[in-house]
Amino acid sequence: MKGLTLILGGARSGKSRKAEELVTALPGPWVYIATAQAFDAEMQDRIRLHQGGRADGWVTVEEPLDLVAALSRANATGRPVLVDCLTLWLTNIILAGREVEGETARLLDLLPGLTVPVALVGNEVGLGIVPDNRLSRLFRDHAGRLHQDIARIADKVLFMAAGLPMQLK
Ligand SMILES: Nc1nc2c(ncn2[C@@H]2O[C@H](COP(=O)(O)OP(=O)(O)OP(=O)(O)O)[C@@H](O)[C@H]2O)c(=O)[nH]1
Repeated sequence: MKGLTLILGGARSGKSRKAEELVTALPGPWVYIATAQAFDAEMQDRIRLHQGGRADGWVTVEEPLDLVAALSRANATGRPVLVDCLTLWLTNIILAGREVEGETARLLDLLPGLTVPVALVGNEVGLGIVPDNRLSRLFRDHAGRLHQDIARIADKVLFMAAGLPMQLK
């Protein structure tokens, strides 16, 4: 893996595992930027499982909001980076009342200048029926636009389904 890789897929499509596989194929240590926040016991369990299953050599950074700052700091270490995931970051931005366009523009400005290999994971949330509430529709549109914008500048884009990668770019 070199440059910027975007890995999309539905829930439990194997996207996180694929991203870890790509990053750990490079010499470690590696930086894992987690954007998830544990709001309930179920999420706490999920996170604990992820942490327990991660190989030695990962340095975990938990950053729900300031992804640009976390990526800049990780870039300065010279270590390959995995961001899991863009979708929760976007959710956190919206829930925090931050301006989505401004935050995503800052991310899109930063990405092309990064010098370390970066894998970004995102949930493909646009394949189901149209959500019946406005916030969910807005969220789906923001996520779709963000994925398009990142895909445009990415070196490689994968779509995961049933644990298998489809190479889109
Ligand atoms: N805060 C925090 N979150 C973590 C950590 N490790 C993993 N996560 C989060 O766990 C989430 C991914 O877990 P799952 O929900 O099991 O993955 P999924 O998207 O359903 O499934 P896959 O498509 O198989 O990846 C990501 O959003 C990560 O941010 C950690 O150490 N700290």
